[in-house]
Amino acid sequence: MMKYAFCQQTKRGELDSLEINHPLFKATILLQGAQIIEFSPAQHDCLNALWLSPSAHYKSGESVRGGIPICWPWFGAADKNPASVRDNIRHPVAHGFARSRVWQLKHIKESCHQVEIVLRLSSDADSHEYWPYDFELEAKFILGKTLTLFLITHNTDHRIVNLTQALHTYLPTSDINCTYINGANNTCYIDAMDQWRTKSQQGNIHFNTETDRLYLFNQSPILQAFTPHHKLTLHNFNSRSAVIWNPWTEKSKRLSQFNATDFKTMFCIETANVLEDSVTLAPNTCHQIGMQLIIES
Ligand SMILES: O=P(O)(O)OC[C@H]1O[C@@H](O)[C@H](O)[C@@H](O)[C@@H]1O
Repeated sequence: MMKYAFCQQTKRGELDSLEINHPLFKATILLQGAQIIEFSPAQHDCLNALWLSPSAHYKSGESVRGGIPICWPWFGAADKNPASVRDNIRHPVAHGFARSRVWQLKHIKESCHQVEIVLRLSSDADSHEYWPYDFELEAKFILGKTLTLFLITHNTDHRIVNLTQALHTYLPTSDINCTYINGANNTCYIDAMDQWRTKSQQGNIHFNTETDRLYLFNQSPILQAFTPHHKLTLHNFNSRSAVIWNPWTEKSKRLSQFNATDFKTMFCIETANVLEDSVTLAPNTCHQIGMQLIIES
């Protein structure tokens, strides 16, 4: 790797990582999965604005529990996807294969205001074992006072491609019981905890039981999470669906890289294209989903 003022390539366990030490923030991005696991703005005492499991392990081929895993080219369980997506999945791993593949560094641009990093994943014989299409995928991180991530899918196949996806953001809280999300009042959601029934959200989203919901919006929403110490604002781009998740007491016991009480200190807001918000891409076209995370005390 070339020499950069703020970025250096190192290792976390078995995984190659980029560590960025910038006057405005510290960050760590794993090349596996193009997964950012730490973003610590200097103006917020260098605390990680992303939740990262205390029992995370850094093993080849296993997505790390925390940060922002990229779920692509399908979200969740293959069989819960629209037929146009589901019918083309050859090997149904949860949340697709992109999160456990090693991405290539495409470029780094540094300035005193921000660092832009682009990682790339291309189709090959191995990806065709999961999914039959040719593609070029780019994850573009723009890091400064805030964290912005774009995921750009280029359809380089000769066929139309259908996909679902999510930027699966894990966020920290000091107390899940005193945490809520604003921005979904009066919207419909599918409740995966109640036989995938459609329901209507009234008021803020609170956490007091296992929560696994797919929200559908008329336009890309702005969602704000209020925790005892922070306000975390998520701007979403080209995404009219969002998944809200907390495993609560029982599921926590079964999750990998997760302690039984970790559910008290985390929750997920996932910027998504799921259900009827799935993506259809003609040959030689591209789609860009994105999110920006703003942290305030
Ligand atoms: O354990 P995984 O594969 O990372 O998935 C974690 C969770 O991810 C969420 O997006 C899903 O809605 C949950 O159902 C799932 O349990």
